[in-house]
Amino acid sequence: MKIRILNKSTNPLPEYKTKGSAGMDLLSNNEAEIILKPMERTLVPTGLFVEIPNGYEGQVRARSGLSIKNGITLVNAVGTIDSDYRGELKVPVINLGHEDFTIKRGDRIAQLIVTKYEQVIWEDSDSVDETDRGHGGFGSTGV
Ligand SMILES: O=c1ccn([C@H]2C[C@H](O)[C@@H](COP(=O)(O)OP(=O)(O)OP(=O)(O)O)O2)c(=O)[nH]1
Ligand SMILES: [Mg+2]
Repeated sequence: MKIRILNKSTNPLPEYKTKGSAGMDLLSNNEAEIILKPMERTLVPTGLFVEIPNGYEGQVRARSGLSIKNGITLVNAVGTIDSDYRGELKVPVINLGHEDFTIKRGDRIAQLIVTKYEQVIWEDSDSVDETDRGHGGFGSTGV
């Protein structure tokens, strides 16, 4: 998969850290330090441009360590990177913690998962088939 990296010296090729890792860490590429106050949000640049193959998507997800230690998570919950997107990968982060959080170039701010997906073809219909669950949802099976 093709990738263009703006700052290879501080932000090398994203890598799977272990044999079984699903995600590769995304490093921030902001020139100036970002200080994110509690409940503030910002768009963190990564300096990465990718060519995701047809039939695959990128998912930008939070890092669990940052979320629990610092309250840093993604404003959009999970970012969707379309295979035809050619802009810079960016990470919309929010500080849900109680302390200021500093983001410096090269910090591991989120992770990228590249995975397969299917596009569906709609069949416009007056009804949908019946199942045991039917309309039950939102806790219908108990707590
Ligand atoms: O966390 C994210 C989410 C999205 N994107 C880029 C890649 C994606 O392909 C594009 C559009 O994302 P999305 O469809 O989620 O945003 P939108 O608000 O619907 O924008 P658009 O109208 O451009 O589709 O923005 C990122 O860089 N980071
Ligand atoms: Mg969109």
